[in-house]
Amino acid sequence: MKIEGLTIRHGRSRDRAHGADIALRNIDLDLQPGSFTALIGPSGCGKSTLVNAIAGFTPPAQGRVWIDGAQVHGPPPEVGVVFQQYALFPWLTVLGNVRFGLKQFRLGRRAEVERAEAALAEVGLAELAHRYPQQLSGGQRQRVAIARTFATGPRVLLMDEPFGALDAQTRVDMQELLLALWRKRRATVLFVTHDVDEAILLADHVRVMSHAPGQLVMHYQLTQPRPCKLSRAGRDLLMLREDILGLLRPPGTFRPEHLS
Ligand SMILES: Nc1ncnc2c1ncn2[C@@H]1O[C@H](COP(=O)(O)OP(=O)(O)OP(=O)(O)O)[C@@H](O)[C@H]1O
Repeated sequence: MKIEGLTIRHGRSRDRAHGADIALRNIDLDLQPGSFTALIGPSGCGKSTLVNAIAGFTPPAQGRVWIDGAQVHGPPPEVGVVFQQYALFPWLTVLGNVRFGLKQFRLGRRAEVERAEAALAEVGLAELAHRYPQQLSGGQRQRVAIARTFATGPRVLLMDEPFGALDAQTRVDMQELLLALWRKRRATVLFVTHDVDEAILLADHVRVMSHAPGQLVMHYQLTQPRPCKLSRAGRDLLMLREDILGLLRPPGTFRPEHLS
């Protein structure tokens, strides 16, 4: 997945004169196949905008996005997207929701059901296939969304704060599940998070975005085996964490050392 010189503008023409409509400015990004990249940045810096551009939902004002060497002009079938809000259809069962994602492949009923059931088994939801989304917990709903996406065999998986709404323990379970699926499927993952610890625990690359309009300002490559445990990770990871937190603080923010 490759991005070159991507600029995205939102909104009203009257903002254009002073550039207030620029959400992303001149982004270059090259993700190696099978890599896991966390994207972190302050609220409103343009992370979701970047996800929407890669997914082909938002056209660029300038620049290009390529998936497997083909330029993106609309939603490519090789790209899966998982949002914080699970975006499940309430009128379809769990199985129906996963099957819906497979319709584009015209597999035939039997193959479609088998593939959807296999995906649900992978996320531990085989038993709940005939429930409706409103009969599931938040964590279970997100498992359905992940199964629906992985069932399509995406080459690139975009995840926009997928675990942001979950409680701490469910979040840890989902992180482990995601890493296990990623190892098995080897999709290229771009994972948006607000949480520095989550970025460090999951990713082998961490990209930091500046305050709006978003630009990629730092790239860290991590070599520790995942999931990293901060408690066991030692000084290097803790310093990295401090570094990233420093980049995310707006200029002039209070720091405890100001008191000393
Ligand atoms: N459809 C839209 N029309 C106009 N402006 C938009 C639109 N979508 C986003 N924006 C603006 O673009 C900027 C970037 O928004 P975006 O949602 O990409 O940020 P983000 O980094 O994902 O934020 P958060 O971390 O709070 O979710 C913001 O200033 C936002 O108000």
